[in-house]
Amino acid sequence: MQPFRQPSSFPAMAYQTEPAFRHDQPRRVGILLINLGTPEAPTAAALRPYLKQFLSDPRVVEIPRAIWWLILNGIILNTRPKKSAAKYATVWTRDGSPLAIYTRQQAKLLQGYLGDQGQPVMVEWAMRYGQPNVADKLMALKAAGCDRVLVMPLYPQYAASSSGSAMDAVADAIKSLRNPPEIRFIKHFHDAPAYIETLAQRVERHWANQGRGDHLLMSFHGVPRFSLDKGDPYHCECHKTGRLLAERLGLQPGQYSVGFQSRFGKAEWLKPYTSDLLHALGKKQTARLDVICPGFVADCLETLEEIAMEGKADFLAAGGKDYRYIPALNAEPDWIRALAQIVAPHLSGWTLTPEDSASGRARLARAEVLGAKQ
Ligand SMILES: C=CC1=C(C)c2cc3[nH]c(cc4nc(cc5[nH]c(cc1n2)c(C)c5CCC(=O)O)C(CCC(=O)O)=C4C)c(C)c3C=C
Ligand SMILES: [Fe+2]
Ligand SMILES: [Fe+2]
Repeated sequence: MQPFRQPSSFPAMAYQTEPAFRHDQPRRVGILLINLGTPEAPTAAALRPYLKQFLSDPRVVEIPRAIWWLILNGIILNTRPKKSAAKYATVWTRDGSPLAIYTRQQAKLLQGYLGDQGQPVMVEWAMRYGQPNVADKLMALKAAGCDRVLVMPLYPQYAASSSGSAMDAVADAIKSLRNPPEIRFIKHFHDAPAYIETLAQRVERHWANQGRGDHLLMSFHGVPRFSLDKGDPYHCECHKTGRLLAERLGLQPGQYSVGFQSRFGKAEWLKPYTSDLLHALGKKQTARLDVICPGFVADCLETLEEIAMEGKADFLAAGGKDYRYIPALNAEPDWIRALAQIVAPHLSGWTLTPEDSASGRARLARAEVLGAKQ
């Protein structure tokens, strides 16, 4: 008999031994929150492997591989790590990178909140690039008995380069599993009422504390312009978030703007660029400018350094007076409650039976004892 030959497209390391779902273990539902990733330290040595993995992702840089390999390894990885490390150093905390800190807290608090609501799910978090990685966390969920996993990329607006790539990481991880969990994805939540409401309340709280600004700038991470022409919904989703937030706050056109930040490389990116808007608003001598980054649910390099620090300097240099950055949703209780509301419909049909949790099993056992007595 001919031995079975794998088609050449099969991954070389496919089908290792993996933890089995055990019959004496409760079947559980897992939630995997995925954010972008961050270096291990604010140093050039730590930035290099992080940027290499990130910028080698064909979802992120869509240039023919051979050409890009030369540019990345010949130029970018020799210059950018040092410059980026200096920027990371300005936002780094004693506990590490803000993005990792907030993402970890969001997962922990969401698990606690859902548990209190009688939804005994296991919540884990992973990073698309760097650590903790998606494959390890999926395996951990499986080992804990999660035969159903809801994956939530922590980007409200879908972009192929962010959420699409997080989906790729999950697909790659389950490629090598013999018996993968059932998987669902939250593609986006750019118009989820709970998300819009939380953003609006943050702006209102900021206005209550510091007075209403003269203009609200909503700055989203940019992507190359060609991705819009090729069908990426990101641009439209950012504008929908912007419109819904403005409507909820009662802002008229002219009282707010939507811009795109963090341009990378020489190509045209989505416009208007946040840097141009800041310059124009500064030149108009806007007295009080409020700035929010609705596309980031956790503060990170792009909000804390590029917007809160660099953006402020640019606005003031152009003639603006008062620049007020409104922090991201981070790990505050209102956002955790909103996250629970956003995930809830996606858990539909995945019955969280009492067997799903230890306390549920105890309740069931008590009910059986009481039932037997009646
Ligand atoms: C909001 C979602 C994001 C999209 C879409 C996105 C697209 C995108 N990003 C780059 C290049 C870089 N981004 C970097 C940092 C960074 N990007 C996001 C989110 C999105 N990126 C976040 C949350 C962060 C911060 C990470 C942190 O550790 O705090 C960086 C690294 C920093 C630097 O060297 O400047 C790069 C590079 C591209 C090319 C792209 C779409 C094509
Ligand atoms: Fe980015
Ligand atoms: Fe940036």
